[in-house]
Amino acid sequence: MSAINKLSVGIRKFHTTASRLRKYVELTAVRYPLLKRGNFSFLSDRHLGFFQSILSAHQVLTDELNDLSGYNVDWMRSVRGSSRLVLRPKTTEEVAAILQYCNVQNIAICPQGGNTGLVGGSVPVFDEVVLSLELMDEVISVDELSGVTIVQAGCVLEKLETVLHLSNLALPLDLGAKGSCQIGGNVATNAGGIRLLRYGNLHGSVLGLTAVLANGQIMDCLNTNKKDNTGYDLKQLFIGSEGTLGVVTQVALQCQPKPSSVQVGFFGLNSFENVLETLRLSKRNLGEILSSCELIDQSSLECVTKQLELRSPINNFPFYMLLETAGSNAGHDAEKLNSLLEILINNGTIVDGTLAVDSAQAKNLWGLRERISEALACEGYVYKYDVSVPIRQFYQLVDDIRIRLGNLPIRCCGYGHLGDGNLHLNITSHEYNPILLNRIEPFVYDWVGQERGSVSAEHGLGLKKRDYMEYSKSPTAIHWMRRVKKLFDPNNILNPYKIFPEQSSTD
Ligand SMILES: O=C(O)CC[C@@H](O)C(=O)O
Ligand SMILES: [Zn+2]
Repeated sequence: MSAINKLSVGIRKFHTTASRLRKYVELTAVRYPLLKRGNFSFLSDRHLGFFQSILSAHQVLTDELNDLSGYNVDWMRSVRGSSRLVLRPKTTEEVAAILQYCNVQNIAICPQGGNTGLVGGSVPVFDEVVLSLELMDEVISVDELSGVTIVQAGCVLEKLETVLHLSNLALPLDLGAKGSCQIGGNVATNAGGIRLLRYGNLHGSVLGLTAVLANGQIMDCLNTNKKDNTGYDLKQLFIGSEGTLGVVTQVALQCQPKPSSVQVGFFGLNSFENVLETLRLSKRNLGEILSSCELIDQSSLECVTKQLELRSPINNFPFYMLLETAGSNAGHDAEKLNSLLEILINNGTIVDGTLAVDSAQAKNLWGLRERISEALACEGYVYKYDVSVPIRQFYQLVDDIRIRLGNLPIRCCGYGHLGDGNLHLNITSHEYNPILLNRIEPFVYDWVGQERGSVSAEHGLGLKKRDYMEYSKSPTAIHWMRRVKKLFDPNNILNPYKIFPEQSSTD
C-alpha cells in the first residue's frame, strides 16, 4: 500500500461553488418550448395582501433582484422559473393556511427545501409561488434510547447530524449536499446517498410524518412506533412524491447508534471484474459493518482532481473503489478489513490503495467521490443520468455509450453507489448540443428499460426526467399514480409540471 498523500483541500458545501458553475441559465419555458402554463391564477395585489396578512414581513419575499433569484434557479443552473413570490412559513398551521387559500384561489405552488435537486423538481417552471420550508428548521426531539428523532422539514441535514451526534446517534442517510439539503426535501425525494447500503432507504427509516394536503388539511401521520400495522401506511405516498401530493412539514426518523469506529479506504483496480470481486468479498467478509461501497472510474477521478484541484493518493487506474466500514469495535473492525485487503491484494484483485489514518484523511478521500458532481458542473453542459441497473451490468452502459459516441470531444464518466446498483452516468460537452443529446437519448433509457432497471434511481423525475417515467413504470402503474395525484390534489396546484409526462388525449 502506498502512504496517503497529504490532501490539501477540504470538502466545501454544494452551494459555495455555484459561482464557478457555467452561466448557462435561461427561463425554463424557453428551454422547454412545448411546456404550457397551466390555467392558474396570476399573482394579484389581493393575493399578496392575504399572504402579508397571515405572515410577517420577512416571511414574504417579493424583491426579484435581491431575494427571488436563488429560489427561481436550480443548483445545476439549468432550470429557471419566474416566480414573483416566495413564502416562508414557520409552522405547519401557516403552511395549511397558505395551501387552503391557494387551493381556493387556484394558485400553483412549488414547495422547496434546500434546492439541491438535480432534476429541476424544486424550482418553479413558470410563476408558481415558491413555498420555502427554510424557516422550519427546528429539531423537535431526540430520544437516545429509541433513536427516534422528530424534526421540522426545513432542518438542514448537517445541522441535524450535529445535534444527533450529541446523543451518540447518527442519521440513516448521508449525501454530498448535506450542508444545504433539508430533511423534508430528502423525504420528498426519497434521497438515497452514500449509506443506503447499510441503512436502507427512507421508506424504511421514516417512521412518521406530518403533511399538509393541497386543500390545507393537516394530515398527522407522525407515528413514532417501529411497528404499526393499522391499515394503509399513507406516509409512504409522500416519501418520494416530490411535493406533488402534499407538503411535508415534520418528520419522525429512526436514527442509528453513532458508529464509534469508521474506516475509509480508497483502492485502484485494473478491471471491472475485479471491482465485482471486491464487492462480493467485501459483503461476505465485512458483513454489516460495510457501510459504503462506491465506484469511481478514471474519467471521474480526472474530472474531480482537475476541476477542484484535489489530489488523489493513487492515479492511473481504470477503476477506483471507496470502501467504508462503520462499527463499534475498532480492533475487530480493523482486523476484518485488513484480512479482506490481504486476500484482495495477494490475489491481485486490488493493485494499490490507501487507508485513511484519521478523520481528516477520510474526509479528503470522500471528497474525491462526493464532489464529482460539483466538478462535472464546472465543465460545461452535463447530460446527467442516474440509473439503477443489475450490479453485474453496472459498467456495461458506460462502455456501450462510449462506443456509441465514438471520438466526440466529450467526457463520459461512470461512478456511483456500486453496492446499491446505482450508476451515475454523466457526459459533458462544452455547450449544450442537441445532436449529441439525440445520440445519448433515448439510447440510455432504452438500455435501462430493457434491463428492467430504473431511469431514476435516487434523484427523482422532477421536470427533467418526467417524460421517461414510462421506461420504468407500466401503463397501469402510471394510470393509478395519476389517480392518486387527482385524489390528493384535484386542482393540480402542488408542483405542477413535475413527475408526470404531459397528458396525451389517450391517457
Ligand atoms: O451528479 C450526479 O450525477 C450524482 C450526485 C449524487 O447523487 C452523488 O451520488 O454524488
Ligand atoms: Zn448519488
